[in-house]
Order: sequence, then C-alpha cells, then structure tokens
Amino acid sequence: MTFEEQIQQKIDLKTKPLGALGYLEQLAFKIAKIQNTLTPQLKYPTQIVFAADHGLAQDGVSAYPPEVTFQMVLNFLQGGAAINVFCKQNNIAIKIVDAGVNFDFEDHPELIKAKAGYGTKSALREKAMTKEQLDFCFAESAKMVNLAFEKGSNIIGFGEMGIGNTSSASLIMASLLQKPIEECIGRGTGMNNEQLQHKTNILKQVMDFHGTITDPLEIMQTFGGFEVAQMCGAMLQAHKNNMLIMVDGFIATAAFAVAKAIEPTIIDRAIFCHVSDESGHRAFLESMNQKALLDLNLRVGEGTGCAIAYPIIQSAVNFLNEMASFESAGVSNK
Ligand SMILES: Cc1cc2ncn([C@H]3O[C@H](COP(=O)(O)O)[C@@H](O)[C@H]3O)c2cc1C
Ligand SMILES: O=C(O)c1cccnc1
Repeated sequence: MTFEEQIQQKIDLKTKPLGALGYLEQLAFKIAKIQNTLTPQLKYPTQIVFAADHGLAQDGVSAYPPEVTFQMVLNFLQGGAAINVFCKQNNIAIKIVDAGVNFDFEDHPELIKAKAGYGTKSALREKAMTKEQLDFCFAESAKMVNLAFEKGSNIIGFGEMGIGNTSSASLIMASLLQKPIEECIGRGTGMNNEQLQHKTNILKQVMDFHGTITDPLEIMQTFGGFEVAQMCGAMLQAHKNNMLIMVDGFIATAAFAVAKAIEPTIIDRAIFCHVSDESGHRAFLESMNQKALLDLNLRVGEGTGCAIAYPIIQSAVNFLNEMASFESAGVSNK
C-alpha cells in the first residue's frame, strides 16, 4: 500500500459513514501527507501580521485615511484588534511587523522592525518599490519565519494591515491572471459606488501606465506593498520549512499567488482559510482550483480568517488521531 493509501484507509476506518467528515477528511489527508505521518500534529501555531503604507493611498483608493495603518499597528500592540482577540482565543502566538509604515514606533516585545521604507511610491507614477526593497522584504520575512520554525512552529498564518492594500492585491490579481482590472476590484474598507468608480479609474490608469507585466517578482515590485511582499517571502520560506501555511483573505491570496508563480509546489502546503467578501477573491481562489474552509463574509484581513479557521484545522488533525476505528470500537462496518 502506498503511504497515500494508508492515510486514506486510516480515515475510512474511523467510526463514521464513509466520507462523512467531508472537507475535514481532505484536510486531514493533506496534513498527514505534508507531515509524512499517520499521526500529524499542529505545533506552536503562529500568526505574523505585516503592516505598511501605500503611495496609492494618497490617491483616494480607500474609504479610510492612510494614518489608520500606524494607528492600527499601535492597536495590535495593545491587543485591541480583531486579530489579537482571535489569536488569544485560540492560543496562537502573534507578531506584528513594521514592514514599511510611515511612522516610527517605539520598541515593543511583539513588534519586529523590518522597515523597507516609509510607505511605497505611488504605482500611478513609478514602481511601488525598488528591486533592493523587494529583496529586503523577502530576506527579512524569511528570517521571521525561521525564528518561528526554530521555536517548533509547524503551522503559520500571515496577515496584513495597510490602507490601500486591496488596490495592490487587485493589480496583482489582474496581472497574474491577465484579467481586466474591473473584474479584480472590490470595495475594500467599504467604498460607496462613487468611490468605487474613482478607485477603478485610478487602477485602470495604473495598469495602462505600466503595461502588461508577467514576471511575478516584477509584478510584486511594481504594485507592492511592502507588507504584501513580506507576506509572499514569508510564505516561500514556510514552504521551504515544510510548514502548513494558512492563507487569509484577498490580500494574502494575492501574496500567495505571487509565491505560487515563483514556486508552484507551495500549493501543497496551503490551507485556504476563508473566502472574503472582497469582490474578486472567489474568482482568485477558483483560478487556483482551491476551496476555502469558511465563508463568513469577513472583509478585514489582518489574518483573521486564519485565526478563526485554526480550530477547524485542529478538528481535522484530532479526528485522525483520536477517533476510534470500526475494529477498536467493535462497530460493524457494513
Ligand atoms: C480600522 C481598520 C482596521 C483594519 N484592519 C484591516 N483592515 C483592512 O483594510 C485595509 C484594506 O482596505 P483598503 O484597500 O480599502 O484600504 C487593509 O489595511 C486591511 O488590512 C482595516 C481597515 C480599517 C479601516
Ligand atoms: O480579504 C481581505 O483580506 C480584505 C478585504 C477587505 C479589506 N481588507 C482585507
């Protein structure tokens, strides 16, 4: 019997109708395969939240002002944001990263300083970042993932905070999938129709200014932001470390899609935690033939989908390890 057949047999011999744990069974299979064991374990779950500012945010692409980025970082450090609450609830370690916020933070035990700049440049007029900044983002975030890995973490989620970053994600999606930008744009923080029209006009101008870009690294450099680039680099390093990667919403999926364009096998280690309310996310997941665990109309990012989905991932591992088999429980199997 192949190892894959052994995993499937273990799942099928649990005391339940065949296939009755649905998507949890596929998840358990995936985790056992990644960890190469019939008794997988989730260790030291970790969430890294990358924050940065966006040049494009000066052009009215968000319903909220740019200073919300640094203000939310302070909120993360005080434990008051959505991601803090859900990580605390589920015993997930959290780190906050200044990937390039337009603000100087005091030292804090949960803050990692990896500033690539004081916000990206506006992609309306130039590339969001230099090649050096992109390399810096990849190198710094890889180090953070390695630190978590050395502490024993084998499951990691990534979140983001950056006013304007749904625009980066839309530009990345349109470029990678070669779709019209209109099909990749959503209301982000909650734009009305008029604001959405303005955002669409701006992003069309950005696409026209840069022309067609197909190289994944150039796409990331052109559309940013620093937090999206750091998420992407972090995902690539988690893949190298054979860690489970929890993918959050629209922006995290954009970072992931760039990582996948660079390293296609990363898809084997990814768990898509939820489908966001941000228009475009569903199609983005479908383009990779992926189904998300949850559909809760979330549209906040920060990694909240990962933290909320984590107990379900635990359920997948726990049924595989702890449920009785037909034989051990003396239950008739047809
Ligand atoms: C108070 C607040 C907290 C947030 N936490 C995450 N986001 C989310 O919204 C932003 C993206 O939307 P857009 O592209 O429209 O600016 C990102 O910062 C994202 O993390 C927030 C946004 C706000 C306003
Ligand atoms: O899906 C997301 O990640 C998202 C959507 C809207 C705003 N911020 C994040």
